[in-house]
Amino acid sequence: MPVPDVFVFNRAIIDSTAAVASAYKPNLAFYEALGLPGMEALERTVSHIRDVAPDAVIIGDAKRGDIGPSARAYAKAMFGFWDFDAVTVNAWGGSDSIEPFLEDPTRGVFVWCRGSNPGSGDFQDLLVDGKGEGTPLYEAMARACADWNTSGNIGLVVGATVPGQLAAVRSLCPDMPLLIPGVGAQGGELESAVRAGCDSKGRLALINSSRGVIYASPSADFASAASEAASRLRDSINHVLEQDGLGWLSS
Ligand SMILES: O=c1ccn([C@@H]2O[C@H](COP(=O)(O)O)[C@@H](O)[C@H]2O)c(=O)[nH]1
Repeated sequence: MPVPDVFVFNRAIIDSTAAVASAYKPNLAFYEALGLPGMEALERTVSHIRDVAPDAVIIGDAKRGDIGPSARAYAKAMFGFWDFDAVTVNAWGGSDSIEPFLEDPTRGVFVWCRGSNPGSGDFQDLLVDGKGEGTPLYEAMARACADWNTSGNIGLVVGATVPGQLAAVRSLCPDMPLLIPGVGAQGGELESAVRAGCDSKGRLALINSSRGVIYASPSADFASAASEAASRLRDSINHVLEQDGLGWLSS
């Protein structure tokens, strides 16, 4: 897609989903890959979301992670420059590598905990404590994040494609928001993601579908198809919650 068309495409998607979407999660990789015009498209996209969907949470998906001074510059970019409400980070570098992101308690920080991709278990499922049965690394990450969460602004990214791990993280972190990618194009099952990922009240799970919504149709009707896909996703989530007596209408 020619770069100037990226914002035009995004604008149509945002306009058609604004009434349905609770959050937008631009992934910075796709904009950085376009160079400076990509940065401009992202800036206009964020600004358009603020205009037409002022209550939507904007999550800058960049999975930044580095030693302290570099992490501080990343945090400044993500919150000071881009003004995202929340970001994704990679906490492989430990507590000090995410500290700069946590300083403003009004901004959310989703730590990548257990991925949705096929190789995510290569390291994240390794047993790390060496005692008895061991603790999978992703569980150690979830426990550490619960300890670091003194300002209440940490959430975890856990894939919908791994409902067992998702349920384990939910039970370790009953009060933490979970960002759950992997339904739609990656084939994760929605019903199990809702049941495993929501808290006991049917809340605190942000279920993400990107390609499943924005590329719902390859044709000129792409915006209305996106609106329908987003509405279907919302209705399907609510249907599972209603079945379990946890829906908005039941509570
Ligand atoms: O484990 C992870 C972590 C991040 N993602 C990101 O979420 C979206 C998913 O896009 P779909 O098109 O719905 O598959 C994408 O930005 C990924 O980078 C993830 O999928 N899994």
